[in-house]
Amino acid sequence: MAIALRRGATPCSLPLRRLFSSEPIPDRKVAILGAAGGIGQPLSLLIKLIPLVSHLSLYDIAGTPGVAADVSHINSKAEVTGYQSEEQLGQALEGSDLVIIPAGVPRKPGMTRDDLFNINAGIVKSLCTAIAKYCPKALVNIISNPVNSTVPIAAEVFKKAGTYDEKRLFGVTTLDVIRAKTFYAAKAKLPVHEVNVPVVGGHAGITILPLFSQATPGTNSLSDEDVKALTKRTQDGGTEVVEAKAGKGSATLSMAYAGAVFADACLKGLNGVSDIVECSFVQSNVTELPFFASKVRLGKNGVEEVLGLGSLSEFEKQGLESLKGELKASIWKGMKFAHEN
Ligand SMILES: NC(=O)c1ccc[n+]([C@@H]2O[C@H](COP(=O)([O-])OP(=O)(O)OC[C@H]3O[C@@H](n4cnc5c(N)ncnc54)[C@H](O)[C@@H]3O)[C@@H](O)[C@H]2O)c1
Ligand SMILES: O=C(O)C[C@H](O)C(=O)O
Repeated sequence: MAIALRRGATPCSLPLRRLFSSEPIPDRKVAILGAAGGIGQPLSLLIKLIPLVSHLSLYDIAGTPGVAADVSHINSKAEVTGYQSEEQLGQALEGSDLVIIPAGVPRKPGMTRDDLFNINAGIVKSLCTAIAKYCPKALVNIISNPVNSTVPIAAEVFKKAGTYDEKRLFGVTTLDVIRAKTFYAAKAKLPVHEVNVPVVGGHAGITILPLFSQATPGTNSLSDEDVKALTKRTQDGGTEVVEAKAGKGSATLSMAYAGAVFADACLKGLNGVSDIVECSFVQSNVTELPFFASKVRLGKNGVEEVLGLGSLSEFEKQGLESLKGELKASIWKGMKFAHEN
């Protein structure tokens, strides 16, 4: 069984290509930490459907056995194992090629992502400490908010443990790209599956900077006001869902889809498929900030190349300057936490 995650990038395209190559498809273990949560459950389902995954390891502090039993009945390739207690975390992680972290509390109406810092910073720190011990070579995809701080926390934890490799650590910003594509396609009346929009910066409010001037296919049908409105809607997309859920959490289904798209891209890169490019929040020299989201070429070691910003409109140049202060503060807050705790 195959799931089409994106046009032109169906997971079944790789096995077909491999049919004509002498190289076998490698076994890949993917671990999901926070697997029984609002994101974790649909993400576990979608990752189970990716034919590149041979072992799906599900970990949560509560509710894992039910999710693991349920997902394991799906007749796709990946073997499923579930782990619940902290003593089993090592087993959950050992041998993982890719670890995805959606563990942590979500927002309620009126909260910012930074309001989650006090709880989620400690969760990410302890999970990354275990990753450094049990699967230091794994690619790590961080979903837990505030991503602008949790990724720097992870980097500092790995540095302290002596396992840091900047090529292997990713903040998942794919949902911003997915939203930008959806909103742009609707406004410009373009087929959504043909649309691409890079989103750079970070993953909170004005730090999310969609580059509609680089959207493909291009269009002449959008006014400056339209672009401003599309930018604002993309930046506020998470809040739109939080408010619609009215106290029952934040985006889970669209996030699970985004997480699966990004995980699939990481696995393809690991397997040596060429020209896999996604936006992600990574260690970066693109600006003066130590972490920044931009297009990244994925390869056998994770990040193969962090791509530059390309040419920006005046509006985007202003957006870039405006986001730097907040993004810098969030990055430093994460680093400071990791040093002091
Ligand atoms: N990066 C993004 O674009 C994006 C999008 C949506 C949500 N998020 C973030 O993802 C996180 C999770 O959201 P959700 O809606 O799934 O929340 P949720 O509360 O439904 O699920 C979180 C899960 O994490 C588990 N958990 C808590 N501490 C843990 C630990 N130490 N080890 C393992 N598991 C642990 C909980 O038991 C729970 O099952 C939130 O921080 C949210 O803000 C990020
Ligand atoms: O908005 C949130 O709190 C969750 C997530 O970051 C999102 O963008 O949907």
